[in-house]
Formats: sequence, structure tokens, C-alpha cells
Amino acid sequence: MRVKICGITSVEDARLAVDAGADALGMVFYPPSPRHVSLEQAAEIARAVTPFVVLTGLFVDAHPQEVEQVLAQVPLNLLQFHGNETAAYCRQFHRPYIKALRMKPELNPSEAMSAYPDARGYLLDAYRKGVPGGTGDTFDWQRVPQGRERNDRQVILAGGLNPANVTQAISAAVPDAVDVSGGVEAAPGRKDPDKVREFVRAARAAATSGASSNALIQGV
Ligand SMILES: O=C(O)c1ccccc1N[C@@H]1O[C@H](COP(=O)(O)O)[C@@H](O)[C@H]1O
Repeated sequence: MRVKICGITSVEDARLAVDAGADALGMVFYPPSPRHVSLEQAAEIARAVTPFVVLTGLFVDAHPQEVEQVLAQVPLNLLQFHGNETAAYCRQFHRPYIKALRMKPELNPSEAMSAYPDARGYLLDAYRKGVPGGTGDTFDWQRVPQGRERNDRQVILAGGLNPANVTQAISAAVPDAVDVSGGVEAAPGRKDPDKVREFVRAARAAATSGASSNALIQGV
């Protein structure tokens, strides 16, 4: 189970998340977000973080030049596209990327994933009209594809996760990774140390117990 802490806006919060055991950090390059970071902030955070943590840049229907400008100044390992970007748009940067899919009631997630065959993973987030993400809303975790529908694709569960619900979410959705932003904040754009630590701990514990029960079911 991999854990990404998104919406990092300061070196202090980046260190807190890494020390708590996060595998990946997310920085939001979407100006309307309360978690938006400037190029200067992002570069400072990148300099402070160990190279063994995946630094992710989140964009929402950004002009390609904006993405290129960030890439020129911030050493991102992964791009996260959280808007209505097409696969052609996502692949033009020649960088590993994950595609956020917002779980509208009529969306077939398996079909939606097929539209991005070169994505490294698929971040499933709640849908709220007019808001691209960071809503704090959950969705029905039973809708996360499993088995043949999933087809070995990396699924990152997001949307309204927090220390209190991540255990149940992992058990229901069986994701490869979880992503959290608002659920571990003290205030928009500022992380709460206890919530971050508890979230990572609970996610790891759920994954360990989930793995053993799967093994029992499968008889391995
Ligand atoms: O965090 C934001 O402000 C944000 C803005 C625009 C698009 C996505 C955003 N965040 C991502 O949304 C999901 C769920 O967030 P939350 O845990 O429900 O607060 C997560 O991937 C964030 O990275």
C-alpha cells in the first residue's frame, strides 16, 4: 500500500509527511485551490525532500506551457492530471503521469481507464459539479473495479479519505495506493501532524490485515 499526501504547501509539511512514512507528496499547481503553490515554494519543497519520495505535480486543464514552465524549475517525478485532459495532452510531456477520474454516477471507471493506456495509474476521486477536486467528498467504494475489470491497473483511491475512514475504504476498494489532502489538514493548505501520522499508520495497518485475509481466501 502506497500513501500519497497531497496539497503540500511548505517544507515543514513535506518533512512531516515524509517522516510519517508517505511514499509520495503532491503539490497543487491550480491557482484557485487554497493549496496552490508558487514555483518558488515548489522548488524549495523539492530541494528539501529526499530523492526517494515521489514528488507529484497536480494540474487541472493547465495550458501546456504552464506545465512546461513548472517542469523546467521543479524536479517532479510524476504528473497528476485532475481535469478533462485527453490522453494526447497527458503524454505530450514525456513524463510519467497518473490520471484522475472523477466518479460521476454514469462513469464506467474501467472504460475511462482504457482511454489512458499509458497512464501509470488511475486516481479515483469523488465527483462534485463545478469543483475539480479536493472536495473532501467520498464516493461509493464498491464502484472501484476489481479483477478482470481492473486488469492489473494501478488504482489510487482518493476523495474524502481521513484517518477514521481509510481502513474501511481500503477494505472495500482494495486500492494499490491512497491519496489524501483535506482529511489530514488543520486548515486549508496546512497539515495536522497527528492526522498525517494516524492516516499513514492506519493505511499501512489496513493493507497488512487485508493482504492476509486475501491470502486466506485464495488459499495461498
Ligand atoms: O487539493 C486541491 O485543492 C485540489 C484542487 C483541484 C483538484 C484536485 C485537488 N486535490 C486532489 O483531490 C483529491 C481528493 O482530495 P481530498 O482528500 O478529498 O481533499 C486528492 O487527489 C487531492 O490531491
